[in-house]
Amino acid sequence: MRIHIAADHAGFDLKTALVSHLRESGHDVVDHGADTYDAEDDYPGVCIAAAEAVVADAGSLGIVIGGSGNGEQIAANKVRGVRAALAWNRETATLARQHNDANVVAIGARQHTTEEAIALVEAFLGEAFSGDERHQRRIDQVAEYEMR
Ligand SMILES: O=C(CO)[C@H](O)[C@H](O)COP(=O)(O)O
Repeated sequence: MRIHIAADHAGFDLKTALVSHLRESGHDVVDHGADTYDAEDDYPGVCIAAAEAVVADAGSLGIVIGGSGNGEQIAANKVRGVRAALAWNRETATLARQHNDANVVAIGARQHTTEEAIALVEAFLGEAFSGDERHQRRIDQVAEYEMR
């Protein structure tokens, strides 16, 4: 699977660990930055770049990482076609796929150990959208609003 990933300084080390881990697992990972650690950098640009890449690349998924993941999720969700979910435990990671068909997961690197965060990402990537009519109906309602 192709995965578009981005992080600011707060998520930089986790991004580095995830890129290695996901590539070793056979995924095609595209790193949208930050390219170097800069304690003063800003998350919107890299998160929006990763989110735009997900929309342009059918079947791909995205990962945006910051200290809390909140701003990263907010930035990604500004991109039309993105459904970004903040995953903070295994259930929110899997429900993001099952119920919301989320195509981007946001992770708060300061909220988890590296191992916990990797497990959240794996839970997200390993789950599929249920396809249940009620969930699709709700997703369509959000999409309809987004297009107005
Ligand atoms: O999580 C984030 C946004 O939601 C950022 O990573 C966080 O706000 C960065 O904080 P600081 O500049 O104090 O290191």
